[in-house]
Amino acid sequence: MSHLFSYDFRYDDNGYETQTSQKQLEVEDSIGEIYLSLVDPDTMHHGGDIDDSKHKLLRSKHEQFMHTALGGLPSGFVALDASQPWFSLWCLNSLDILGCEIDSLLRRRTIDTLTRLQSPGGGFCGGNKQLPHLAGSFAAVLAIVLVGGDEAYQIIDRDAMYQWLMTMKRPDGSFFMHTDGEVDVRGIYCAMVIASLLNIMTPELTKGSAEFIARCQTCEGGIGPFPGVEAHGGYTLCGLAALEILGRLDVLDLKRLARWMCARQLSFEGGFSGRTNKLVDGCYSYWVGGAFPILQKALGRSARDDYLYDRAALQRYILACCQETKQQRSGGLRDKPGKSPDYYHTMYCLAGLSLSQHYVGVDSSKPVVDASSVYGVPVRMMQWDVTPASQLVLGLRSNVVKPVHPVYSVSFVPLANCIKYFYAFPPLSPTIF
Ligand SMILES: CC(C)=CCC/C(C)=C/CC/C(C)=C/COP(=O)(O)OP(=O)(O)O
Ligand SMILES: [Zn+2]
Repeated sequence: MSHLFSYDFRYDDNGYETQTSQKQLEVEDSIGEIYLSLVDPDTMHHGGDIDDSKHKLLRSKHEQFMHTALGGLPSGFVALDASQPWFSLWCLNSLDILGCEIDSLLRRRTIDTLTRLQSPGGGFCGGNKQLPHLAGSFAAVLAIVLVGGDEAYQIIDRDAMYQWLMTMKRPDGSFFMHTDGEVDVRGIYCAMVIASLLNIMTPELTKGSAEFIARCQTCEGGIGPFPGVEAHGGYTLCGLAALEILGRLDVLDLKRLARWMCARQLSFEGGFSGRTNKLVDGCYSYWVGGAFPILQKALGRSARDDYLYDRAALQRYILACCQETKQQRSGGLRDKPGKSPDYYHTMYCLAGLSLSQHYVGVDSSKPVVDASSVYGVPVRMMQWDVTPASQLVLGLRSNVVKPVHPVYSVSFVPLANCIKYFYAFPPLSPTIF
């Protein structure tokens, strides 16, 4: 597969130079240099075709990057002390997406760490002796899903988690991230992911949340953190994924959303930006890229129609611009050229790469559930599947990674195992609390 390299796709400031337009052109310069180096010289007479056949996912370097981190971080990483469940999720999920086994020592250490971080009143803390936090709890539950097995699942106190989530709930359908903390769409997403996985969804927990998310859709079409605030890729994934769990994608203006999401893919870079007039960043490969399969479902489109973005261009950006270069040799993936790789960007670049390689959609032959019933959640969750015929892998065939669920960002088998375990319990009856 080849792609015409052309400076015609560059940003046009229409003669009004600003700090923002300067930064945009600087980023394009650095990316243009990379893409130009990939042009097949024999095609220069007609502008130049990028030779996409040699892109290589540096698997063993990324694995090494994660394993080194898991072996212990130097003191310079002290800020991550408050993000321990996140660190577990970034590392475990990156390894899993790359197809690596999570060995027994790593399992043991993850279970011990997360056991210590569970608050007696429910929920997980980011670090020792901190307040339980919705984002930390989201990451902890997904890390437990990845580790898998009864011993890991059993550490979660479901009843306490439910009671704590109810104390975070606000009358308008939103959630505090922690006691007296900030309120935004992330809270609803984290709560819905946790509750759907642990089989603790009740009408009380979900009441008003879909309506709150609908109020966060802006005039541009994307979803912002709370009503009246600019749309952003991160919050758009949170809002869309939460609505998919709730079975309420109908509350959005889908045409406006589709237009805003399509505008996130930058024509020269190929990667996504998180909002209007902002720079490309590898992590939006998941935050925006992962929203496309959900949009696709909401619009009633199928694998025959493909996603509404250029999958090859995104993979080119991730493989050519988010991995090591001759100047900067190390494993891990990054935001953009010139930035250092980190654990967060490694996981979200890999999850985005996965979702662009595999067509992930809803299998209509699986039973359809009543969208208004919160108890239809596990069926709705597991209706998602991969259509092998629609796979698109740029570069070497060995670049293919495991498919991930667009709503949960982790692969399908650990999710299915977790659902099997937690849905063997009867659903919570709100009256027992
Ligand atoms: C589950 C959970 C906690 C989800 C979080 C989702 C979320 C909000 C992700 C976005 C993170 C991010 C890169 C923010 C940067 O904002 P910026 O203003 O620095 O970047 P920009 O210039 O790209 O807009
Ligand atoms: Zn980023």
